[in-house]
Amino acid sequence: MKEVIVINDKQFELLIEQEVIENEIKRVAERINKELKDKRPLFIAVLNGAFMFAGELMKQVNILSEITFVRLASYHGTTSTNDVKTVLGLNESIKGRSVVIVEDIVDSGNTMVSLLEELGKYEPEEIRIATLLYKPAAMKQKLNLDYVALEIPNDFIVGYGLDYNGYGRNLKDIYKVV
Ligand SMILES: O=P(O)(O)OC[C@H]1O[C@H](OP(=O)(O)OP(=O)(O)O)[C@H](O)[C@@H]1O
Ligand code: HPA
Repeated sequence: MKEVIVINDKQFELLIEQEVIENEIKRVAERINKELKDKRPLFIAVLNGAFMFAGELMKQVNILSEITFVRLASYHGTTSTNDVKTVLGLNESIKGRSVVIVEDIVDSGNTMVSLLEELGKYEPEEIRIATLLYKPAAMKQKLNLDYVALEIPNDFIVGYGLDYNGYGRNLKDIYKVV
């Protein structure tokens, strides 16, 4: 029987194990190492959800690069909304730079579209997207996702940085709602 965990009113079952997740992150990092070798990229990780992905990714990135963390808020409970807020905490200048957005998940794509719009205002040379998870069936936007570690079905998930009402971010595997 599959392991089931309970967070508040919901039950979750194992979807993807840590080993699989981290192999896919390694694969993404290897591509970044090749493709951005001489670009001195600035990774911009989006808190809170991306903290675990960003940590693992950066252990595997071996090119000269920087990382910074920003915050936005847009998602409550288990449904996506369009109410994306502004980018907080970006102190670095990104003008003329190669930027890689580091996200835990692209679900409807609404957050990513707002983020691209916001960051685009500061005239970076290029913006690439690295996301741990992508739900193709939930996508409402046209987006070019440069680096996707894992494609997942359209289920609500927790773990590896992702939460249900604030809980579950610390789980080392990814779980889906039952
Ligand atoms: O593609 P979308 O439907 O827009 O959903 C994706 C966004 O939702 C989550 O953020 P959330 O606002 O939950 O913040 P968190 O990272 O602090 O959990 C996630 O980290 C993405 O930023
Ligand atoms: O499936 C999800 N789980 C947790 N947070 C999320 N933010 C967007 N989609 C999700």
